[in-house]
Amino acid sequence: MGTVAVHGLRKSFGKVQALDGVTLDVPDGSFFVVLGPSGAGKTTTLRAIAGLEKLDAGSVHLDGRDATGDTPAARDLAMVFQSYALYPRRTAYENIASPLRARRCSSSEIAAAVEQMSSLLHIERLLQRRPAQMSGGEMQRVALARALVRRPRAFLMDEPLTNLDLKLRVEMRTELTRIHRSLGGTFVYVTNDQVEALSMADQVAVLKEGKVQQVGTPTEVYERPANQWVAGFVGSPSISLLACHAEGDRLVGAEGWTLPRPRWTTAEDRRPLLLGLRAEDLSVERRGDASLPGELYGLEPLGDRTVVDVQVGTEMLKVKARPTFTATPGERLHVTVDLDRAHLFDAGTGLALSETGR
Ligand SMILES: Nc1ncnc2c1ncn2[C@@H]1O[C@H](COP(=O)(O)OP(=O)(O)OP(=O)(O)O)[C@@H](O)[C@H]1O
Repeated sequence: MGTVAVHGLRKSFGKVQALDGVTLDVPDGSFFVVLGPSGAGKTTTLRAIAGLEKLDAGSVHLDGRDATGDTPAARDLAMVFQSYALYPRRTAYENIASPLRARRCSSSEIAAAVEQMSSLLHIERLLQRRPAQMSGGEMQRVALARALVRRPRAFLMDEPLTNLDLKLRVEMRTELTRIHRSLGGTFVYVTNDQVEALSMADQVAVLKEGKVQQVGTPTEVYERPANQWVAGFVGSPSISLLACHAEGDRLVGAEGWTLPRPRWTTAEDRRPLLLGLRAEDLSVERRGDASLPGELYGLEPLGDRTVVDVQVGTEMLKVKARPTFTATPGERLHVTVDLDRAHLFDAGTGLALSETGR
């Protein structure tokens, strides 16, 4: 078993409210990612689960049992940090073996466990090296092996891939998903990288200023963001947001454009709204019934695609186009909108409008 549940966590540091009522339910065996910008309270949440933070309020339940007052050791959780925290004078083998030695496991048990983990993480050839003789990526693998060898109740990981270069990070994302699948433990993984979150998680909790904004599968969080902030934080390039309101069967933009009103929206006429459009749901190359007039502001060629910045009045739209797309700044363009994939938010509260009938 390895369920982790936190309820109503509150923690302030002086005037900073780091956690403002955080409630999360991590199912047994899941890869649960806590995603948020710097300062959102991710590390504090993880430290609270681990028993390293004295809370102002709230509770931590492990496997259904109240563990709020338990010492970190009694919780049986393993933590992996972005700094590898390996013993510098010990070999990789000794580093990985250290939690088992502390438990007084026999030498043959230790040898078998280290062999299994080093084969899982492809680090067999590193076992006799000390940290100074390894690259950052290799040290991170050893640190992971040391956490995984213990078979704790759950693994808590605090941005473990941050210090790796981009290529290694992408490789380790796939590795971690594979390791999770083959070991089957509960992973609580903290990151500010939305691509990491969307690519690895079973469930994502999006955190902002100590408050949970949304919990859901990566698809739910991306396709049905609970509010304007989540829509803007998840997805690259960022979702474009245009001020508008509904009027009969049209959506009318503050910048004068109109579009057919999406079938699925129940918004009453004249209520101030924001229309959220993702770059991949817009096109400057197809002409359709629903389109917005604008002019080219700039192009960002990204190799496999070009992001086209189109100015609509004073607002900016980001549109994904073929890598060969070209146009000159100031050129008039029509942006075709896939309204079935658009999002509407209340401009006052930022909350997504209900989408009955979508
Ligand atoms: N020991 C501390 N003393 C004072 N303030 C703290 C302390 N720990 C955290 N904070 C503050 O609490 C807030 C949440 O911090 P936390 O480290 O949990 O955020 P985070 O989401 O993990 O950010 P990052 O991605 O930058 O690590 C921040 O404003 C931070 O400055």
